[in-house]
Amino acid sequence: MNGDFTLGPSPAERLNRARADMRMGLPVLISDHLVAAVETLSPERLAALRALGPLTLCLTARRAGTLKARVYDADVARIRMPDDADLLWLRALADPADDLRVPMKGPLEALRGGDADLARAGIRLAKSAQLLPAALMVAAPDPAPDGLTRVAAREALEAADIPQAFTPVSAARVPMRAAEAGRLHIFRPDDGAEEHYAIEIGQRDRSKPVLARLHSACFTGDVLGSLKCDCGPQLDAALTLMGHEGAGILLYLNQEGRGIGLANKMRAYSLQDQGFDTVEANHRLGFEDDERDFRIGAALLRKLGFSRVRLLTNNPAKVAMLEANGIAVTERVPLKVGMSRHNEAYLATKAAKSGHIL
Ligand SMILES: Nc1nc2c(ncn2[C@@H]2O[C@H](COP(=O)(O)OP(=O)(O)OP(=O)(O)O)[C@@H](O)[C@H]2O)c(=O)[nH]1
Ligand SMILES: [Zn+2]
Repeated sequence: MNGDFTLGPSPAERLNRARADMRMGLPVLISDHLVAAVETLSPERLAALRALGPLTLCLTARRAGTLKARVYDADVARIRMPDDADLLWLRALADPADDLRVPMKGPLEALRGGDADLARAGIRLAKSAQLLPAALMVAAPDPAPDGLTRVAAREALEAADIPQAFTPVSAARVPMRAAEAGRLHIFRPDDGAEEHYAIEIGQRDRSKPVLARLHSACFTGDVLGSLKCDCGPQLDAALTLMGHEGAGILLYLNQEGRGIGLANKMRAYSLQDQGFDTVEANHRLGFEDDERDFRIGAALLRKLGFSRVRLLTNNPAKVAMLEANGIAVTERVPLKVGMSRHNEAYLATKAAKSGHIL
């Protein structure tokens, strides 16, 4: 820990506070601007922000593309909020739920020039709070209001580039149907974000690469047995294979919905019911196809003392990511289970658009 922050919050801790504030609907101070997430903004707070000056709505270029708004800053768009626009206007721009029913949301006046990093940082924070990636921004008065969390735009943007450090918190034996010799380890990131789990099976044999799986949380597939994806059967099959082999390591990464969170994943599912595929649905919401931080898996494997793995996956991006982060993947072991008529199109889209091997 940096000595300057022995008692007060470090930049990483302030960022985590800012995420929590955004989820509550509180604006945060990013450099010299007040920024609030559209999804959680109340009418009262909107009125208070409006009293401070002209308001700017920050969206991702993905969302702006669907709305046919001009994008002057590559990945983000800044849109002037008209004086007569209300919370419903903001929400309709942030949330694609009613796009098909109300296709024309304009005219939208896109802003150019000035510092786009503020908008970028606001969106980054909203995403990391697993909210819709849309933020409302206004220049802060001087002096800035008391009690708000303050972060620098640069800190919010650079946070994504800093690999997280994890502390092992606790571990215990958990005998499972698939393998009686199971042990569950809990890891907590030092910046207070989501915990991740490792399920270790059997006795380690360090002479050969371990059978490993990086599993991303899927409440619908893992717990409910949803037929829309193949996650549940993949989880069961991975543990069963490790049980048969007598050894293995399964990381259960809390990156629900490829990192967009369960609420946004259900928004994506609604869009899929309107006819969009899994990738298009993410884009219409303003996300990339995959928002997961793949470095976490490598960091946890290293922490557990594994440096060579035989990776159970159909996703070559996972292999490349582990290799790039210092874990040798000696073999890719395909994991093709759980296909059904409900997920046929989903799996075909992942093969066509996300590089998965069918
Ligand atoms: N955003 C979004 N996430 C989804 C959808 N369906 C499943 N997921 C999430 O996708 C993640 C699983 O990712 P997959 O792409 O199936 O698998 P992978 O982990 O990349 O690759 P494999 O190792 O081959 O399974 C989980 O976090 C699921 O919650 C969807 O339609 N939209
Ligand atoms: Zn799933």
